[in-house]
Amino acid sequence: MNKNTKNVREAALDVLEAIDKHQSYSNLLLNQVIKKHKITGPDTGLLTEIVYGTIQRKLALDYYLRPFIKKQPDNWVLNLLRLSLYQMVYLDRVPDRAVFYEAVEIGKKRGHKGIASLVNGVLRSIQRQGIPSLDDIDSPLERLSIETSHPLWLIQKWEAQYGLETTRAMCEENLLAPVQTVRINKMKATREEVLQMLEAEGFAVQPSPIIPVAIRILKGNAVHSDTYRNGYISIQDESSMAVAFALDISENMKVLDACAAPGGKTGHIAELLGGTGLVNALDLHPHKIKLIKENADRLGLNNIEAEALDSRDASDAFSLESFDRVLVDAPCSGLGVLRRKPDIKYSKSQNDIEALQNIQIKILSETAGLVKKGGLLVYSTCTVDREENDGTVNQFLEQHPDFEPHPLNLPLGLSELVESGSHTLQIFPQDFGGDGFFISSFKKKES
Ligand SMILES: C[S@@+](CC[C@H](N)C(=O)[O-])C[C@H]1O[C@@H](n2cnc3c(N)ncnc32)[C@H](O)[C@@H]1O
Repeated sequence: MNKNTKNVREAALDVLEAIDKHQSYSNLLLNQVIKKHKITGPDTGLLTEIVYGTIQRKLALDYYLRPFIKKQPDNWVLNLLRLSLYQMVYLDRVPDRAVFYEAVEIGKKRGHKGIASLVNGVLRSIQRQGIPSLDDIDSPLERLSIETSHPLWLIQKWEAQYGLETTRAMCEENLLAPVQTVRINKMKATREEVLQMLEAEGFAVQPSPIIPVAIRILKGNAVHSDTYRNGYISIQDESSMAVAFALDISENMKVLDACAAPGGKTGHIAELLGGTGLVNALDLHPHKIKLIKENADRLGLNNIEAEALDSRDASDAFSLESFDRVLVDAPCSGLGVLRRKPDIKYSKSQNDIEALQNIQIKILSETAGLVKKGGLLVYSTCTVDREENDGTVNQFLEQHPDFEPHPLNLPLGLSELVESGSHTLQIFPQDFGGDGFFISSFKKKES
């Protein structure tokens, strides 16, 4: 066994504990722990798999553990049991004896002999008796909740919004790891040229059938490539790439990106402008502006100006009707990206959704005044929640009779998903393996 394997399980426990304590995002914490413990090579993959898998499957793991735990243990012990059981149930390549050994060692090191023996006892009993059957759960929604580890309130909400079949497909897809996709920087090279560069660097790649500037990375992490470092590509999900197309950009336009950090869509807009015009990129958080600037520098884009500003006050900084296009890629619940940030499904509540909708409407209302007559306002989110999507859009249109729904301009690869002439599109993760995203478009009336 690799001498670092123990560190991997301990590091996994650290990440799970930190997520519970600080309510921080799993992807950020995981990167911090990988750096801190200098975890490299295949251990990075195992750590990522254990952390994400344990969070993804938390409700199922708790259901399986419940009959074997007499008294609620400390949180760290519960997390140790969860991550150990995750390996036993879902990771074929890890032998049970290795799982028992590591769990007992961690139990001793972090607690005492009694904890080690409790952990050992629970895991060995489950190995002997098998995990409890889900057939004992009568209600189909409760069963789906446990089976796919999504809180019941979310399952109930989605079932009411989209029906059981779509909800099931979405929940199952949310358990799978997404394929990495990259956007080519068309200012520097064609997709064919970038495919060749990545292949020459040893990546298994495929052109996206959905987005003309996208490439799917079937093996490897493109963030470690020279192609990335030299600004030929950006790491971006295909659904997210669709948003900039909806802006229907042409050269020399002035574009406001009202919620821009870390700058994924800002870069795409600047590329679609072909280096002409200007993108004003705003974000509420000053520390995130650095990310937009670094991104623009790496991509060699000079038509981006980034500044920290609350978009709800945008008209203090910009003249009314001064932008051809405005993008509001709004703060949202993120329920479309649960494959990447699985902890969100347990941390968000209905109250959060209501508060977010409030902010979304305020940002839209403020930035609407900055759109030129005949110009477009595009609203997007990475959620599948109807209140934040159609709900926000309908409220905005009711309150702003100077805007009208505008048919979405999208790449042909998405045409099957969007009703002809429609001004909104809801993308589900199960549609083509992209993130759950919502895109809508409005035009400011000429008079
Ligand atoms: C969905 S993310 C944007 C992602 C970005 N458009 C991209 O493609 O990389 C939403 C962003 O809105 C920012 N934000 C939240 N409230 C804001 C506000 N009132 N004004 C400006 N930005 C805000 C957040 O800091 C966050 O970076």
